[in-house]
Amino acid sequence: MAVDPAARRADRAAAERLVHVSRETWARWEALVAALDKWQATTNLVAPTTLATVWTRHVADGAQLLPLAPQDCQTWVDLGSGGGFPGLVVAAALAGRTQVHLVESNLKKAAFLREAARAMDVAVTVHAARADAVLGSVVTRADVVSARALAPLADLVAMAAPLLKTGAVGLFPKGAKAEAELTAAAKSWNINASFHPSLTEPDARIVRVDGLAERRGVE
Ligand SMILES: C[S@@+](CC[C@H](N)C(=O)[O-])C[C@H]1O[C@@H](n2cnc3c(N)ncnc32)[C@H](O)[C@@H]1O
Repeated sequence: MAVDPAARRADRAAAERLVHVSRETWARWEALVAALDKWQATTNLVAPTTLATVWTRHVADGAQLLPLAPQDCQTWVDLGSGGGFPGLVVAAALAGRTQVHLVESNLKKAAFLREAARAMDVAVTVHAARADAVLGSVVTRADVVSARALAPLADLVAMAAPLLKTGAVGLFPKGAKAEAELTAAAKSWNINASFHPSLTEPDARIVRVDGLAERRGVE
């Protein structure tokens, strides 16, 4: 699907108004978008209709998680990273400071994540596996666990529980049904969660989880 260069330029300018990061980070994001454009011809990494607005829909959308993370974040784990959102976006901004793990079960997408990270000159660890095969065994602790468009919140917190129960902050971009998803998740878990407005989508929210424990008496 050919992208209109003028639409792409206008969207990039819109993203620059939303996100303020170093020139080096923008350069790494340029490399990410170039890799995405190359691979998207053969691998469905993002919805084709969102390619013209990749800068706001995907890059700025991922970058808006950064101010919600603890400042001294040493380890960030992104689940179901797909085309690198938000995992590679945050890895570019935190390069040299934070160890970023990307967990992606689709082998082709995991190969993309490795190639894109190389092109961006960003060191990340890509786990080509399901989250349940990695969390609590290969990766046992983190400061942040994120996931976008992977699963409803109840399933997400269950998946991320090994990290959330040991002190990780959860950052989960969600749509207009964020509150209903939290209500459903709270049937099985004691969750300390807060909602944060999305910069990129008016109805969307980011759910930040600051504590998770099993509810007593719940299977
Ligand atoms: C809808 S895509 C979202 C991709 C990306 N996070 C985004 O927002 O653009 C969900 C991704 O999660 C991956 N996935 C699904 N279940 C998974 C699991 N249990 N562990 C790791 N990855 C998973 C899929 O292969 C897919 O790439």
